[in-house]
Amino acid sequence: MKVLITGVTGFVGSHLAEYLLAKGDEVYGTYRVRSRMDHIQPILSKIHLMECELKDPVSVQQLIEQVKPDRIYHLAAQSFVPTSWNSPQDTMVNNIVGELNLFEAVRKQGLLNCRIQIACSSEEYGMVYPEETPIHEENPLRPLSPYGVSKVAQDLLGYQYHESYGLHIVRTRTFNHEGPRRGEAFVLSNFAKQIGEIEKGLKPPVLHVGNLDAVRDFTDVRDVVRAYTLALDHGTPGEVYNIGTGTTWRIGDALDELLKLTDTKIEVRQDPARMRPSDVMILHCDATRFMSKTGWRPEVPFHKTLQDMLDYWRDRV
Ligand SMILES: C[C@H]1O[C@H](OP(=O)(O)OP(=O)(O)OC[C@H]2O[C@@H](n3cnc4c(=O)[nH]c(N)nc43)[C@H](O)[C@@H]2O)[C@@H](O)[C@@H](O)C1=O
Repeated sequence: MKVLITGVTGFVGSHLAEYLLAKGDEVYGTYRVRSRMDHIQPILSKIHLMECELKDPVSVQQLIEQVKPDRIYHLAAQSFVPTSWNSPQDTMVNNIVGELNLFEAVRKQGLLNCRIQIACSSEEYGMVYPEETPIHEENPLRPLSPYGVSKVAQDLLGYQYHESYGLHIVRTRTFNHEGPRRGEAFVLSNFAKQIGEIEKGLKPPVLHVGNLDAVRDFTDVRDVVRAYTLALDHGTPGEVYNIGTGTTWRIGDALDELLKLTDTKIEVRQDPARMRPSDVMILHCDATRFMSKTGWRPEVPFHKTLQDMLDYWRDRV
């Protein structure tokens, strides 16, 4: 099968490419001139890399015309929530216009059999009241960041292009995911990197943190990429599915688990610069719909995710 991954050079994209190669798929992936290639270095010779600027409709149309994929995993996005306050317009254009260009290109090529997964997010739920957890797909969307708003738009655009033009689009609202290669800005990867640096004496034994009271549902990235392929194997076109484990961690408690993996004595200190204008306090997933439809279950234990992330950073700092 001919598969296209937008954002193949990224955290999830690189894991997905490895998974699909192992299944025997022919993998195409988009990159931009400034993309870092280190995540996909080991598989560079096995995939077809296509330069594409998703914000440019001409670039996307040429890509789709050339590849004519059977499946598209649309992962490319500006995905860091704090950046979306700094540059909200850039987040909107990257995430919304990029997807719009992709759908238009597929539509204009008449690829009605091409199955498209779009990476939506639990951030769309935003403000969630305690009695609304665990969160199911019918929960109101009350995004609390420009990023969350951009993902609501991506999500609804997916619904609309399915309804209006019959494109085979499956929307996945994935809760937090972590694992080796996770960008250093994201919470657990950031903490793991700081521990690695402290262990090597590269920085004083003080670990800087933001809001430790937020609660998140963490899935390992390797379970997430398996979920994405199942979404296209078995998901109903036009439908939306939550993906997460159903187990939550207070960020402070997850940090304590990470700290148990080091012998170094570390002080934890709050850094006001790491606090957000508004933080989503609880994201607890109800993935019943997705599990019943696809049979997916998370397999990688949280402690393995933490250990693998810490080892990843220990090798790199
Ligand atoms: C599903 C969703 O998941 C991710 O969004 P996120 O939840 O904002 O992820 P994060 O890792 O930046 O923060 C998680 C929580 O941890 C708190 N926190 C405390 N201390 C630090 C800290 O020092 N750094 C960071 N980054 N966060 C901190 C922070 O305030 C927040 O409450 C993205 O993949 C996004 O693309 C996405 O779709």
